[in-house]
Formats: sequence, structure tokens, C-alpha cells
Amino acid sequence: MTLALALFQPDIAPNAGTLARTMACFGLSLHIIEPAGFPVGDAGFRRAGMDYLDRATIRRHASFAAFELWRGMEARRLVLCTTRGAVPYAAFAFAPTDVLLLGRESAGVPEEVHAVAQARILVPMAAGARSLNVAVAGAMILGEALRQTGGFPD
Ligand SMILES: C[S@@+](CC[C@H](N)C(=O)[O-])C[C@H]1O[C@@H](n2cnc3c(N)ncnc32)[C@H](O)[C@@H]1O
Repeated sequence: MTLALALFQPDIAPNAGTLARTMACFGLSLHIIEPAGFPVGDAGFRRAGMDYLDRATIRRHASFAAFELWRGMEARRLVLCTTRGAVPYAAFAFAPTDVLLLGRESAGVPEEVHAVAQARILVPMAAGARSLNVAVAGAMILGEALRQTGGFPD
């Protein structure tokens, strides 16, 4: 089993496409928790994902409950990436089977999802900065998780 990335009800198709491409480049799977703010096959999603989408492993979950069912079966830890996180991501000890959850662009994740996560991590930012673009935050955190767990392809 390898690291996975999940998007909670993503709003912006090109961000999701960018992350689908990123995951395809590392041979990892992307999980999309519905409802997304764009249809399957959205042009912006395809433009950002380019031909990498042909080799991307993307799994859509109908709801957070359905995602949780899958996660339970795989016995993966849920690591929430959040601007309200307590642990700076580089100081966090990632496991090779973690699923890294990113919130929606407009609103992050609801309280109940915050509460379910086994860990909450953040990319520290300068005072006054609200948040990073979700694809940038995801790429930074994924890179550190891959580095720590030896997950980069040879
Ligand atoms: C544009 S941000 C969401 C901003 C939203 N207003 C909020 O309060 O969460 C979209 C997602 O990117 C991730 N993100 C953005 N900046 C981050 C940071 N500095 N540390 C960790 N995750 C971050 C989080 O998963 C966040 O839910």
C-alpha cells in the first residue's frame, strides 16, 4: 500500500486536475470525495491533468461516509492538511499508508471531518497569509511525506 491523497468536495477543476497529474507522476492514487463543484470530465480538469489522466488512478467516493468506509477497509490513517493545523508538516512523522486529506477551496472541511482526522498538519505561513492554493499545499506536503517514507520512484 502507498500514500494517497484525497480532496474533500473540490470546487475548482484545474486544481484537482493538477493534483491528478501530480499523483500520476508518482504512481499514486487520488481520491475525490463528492460532491465536487465540477462534472466528471470537466474541460479545466482535463486541461490541467493533460495526458497524465490516462495513467492516473482516480477514485471517486459518493460521500465522506463512503470514503470513510474505504479508508476503514484499508486501515489508513487520516491526515488532515489544514490552515488550522497544530503540527508543522515537516515535523510530522508520516506513515507510508497515510491518506492526506485536502479541504475544499471555498471552505476547507467541516468540523466533523476535522474531528475524525487522526492528525492535523499545516504548512507554516507568514503572519496574515490566509492559505496556499490547495494544489501547492498538497504538493508540498506530499513531497515531504514521500521523502520521509522513501516513496519516490527509483
Ligand atoms: C484554499 S484552502 C481553504 C481555505 C479555507 N478558507 C479554509 O479556511 O480552510 C484549501 C485547502 O488547501 C489546504 N491548505 C492551504 N493552505 C494550507 C496550509 N498552509 N497548510 C495546510 N494545508 C493548507 C487545506 O487542505 C485547505 O483546506
